[in-house]
Amino acid sequence: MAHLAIESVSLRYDDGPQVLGGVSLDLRDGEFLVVVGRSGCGKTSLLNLAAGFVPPTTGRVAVNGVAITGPGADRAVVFQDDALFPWLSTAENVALGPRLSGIGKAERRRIAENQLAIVGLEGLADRPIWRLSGGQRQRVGLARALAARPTFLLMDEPLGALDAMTREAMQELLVEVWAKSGAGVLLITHGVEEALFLATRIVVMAPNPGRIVKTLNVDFSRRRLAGESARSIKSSRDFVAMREALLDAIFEREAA
Ligand SMILES: Nc1ncnc2c1ncn2[C@@H]1O[C@H](COP(=O)(O)OP(=O)(O)OP(=O)(O)O)[C@@H](O)[C@H]1O
Repeated sequence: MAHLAIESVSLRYDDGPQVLGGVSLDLRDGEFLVVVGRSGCGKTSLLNLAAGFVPPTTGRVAVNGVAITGPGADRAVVFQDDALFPWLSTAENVALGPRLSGIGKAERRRIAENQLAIVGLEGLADRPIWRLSGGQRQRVGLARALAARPTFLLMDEPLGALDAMTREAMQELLVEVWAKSGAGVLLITHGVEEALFLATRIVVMAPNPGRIVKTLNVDFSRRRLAGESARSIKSSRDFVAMREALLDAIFEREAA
């Protein structure tokens, strides 16, 4: 079983204040871990550590027991800003990773078409990026991440820029893609409902310094995978109760 471990990590940028203090977090394949917390509590910094973009000041990040020294193909990253290349076609954007690993043109095309089908964009392989909607672009970003067959998928507010309806459709897609891929997902969101709908586990962070203050196990995505609609799940009594509990934890309100 693959295992990404953030071990007693603290982080300071240059001479600045301590951004993270003693954070430990495990992510295993097949898990959907969502990180929530008020602005500035260090969520993005935590994801950047897991991606290998920044080194911890103390502690370590390890994959299967081996400390990481930078980014790796085992950990694909999806950003809020889709970070696609406008001069490349949709298929060429998706197959960027395979291209960098020296895979030939015909095979790259096959990989791109497969991944585009998984995210519901079959038939758009040759479309220029600038002719795609925001939701479609985010799907291309996801297809590109999946094309590398990552063990871990790290996502920083991937749906943050989308309108409410597109966002909900994308949440449903994310649950499907996660279940099919078997990857371990680490996702950051400001959306409390989004966190509850997607996660198998939610960690709540608080600031000064950034740390984990609560962990919740959740399984609403199983209901989605069993065919229930997002609307029905999100309006159910147990979902609404969990939402209030999660908001209490984020804003450190006393539970009633
Ligand atoms: N590259 C950097 N250099 C210096 N300070 C940084 C850097 N990146 C983040 N910080 C600081 O670290 C703290 C945590 O930022 P971070 O972006 O990790 O929090 P966040 O919880 O993701 O915030 P938000 O929800 O607003 O995106 C903030 O005070 C921020 O100003």
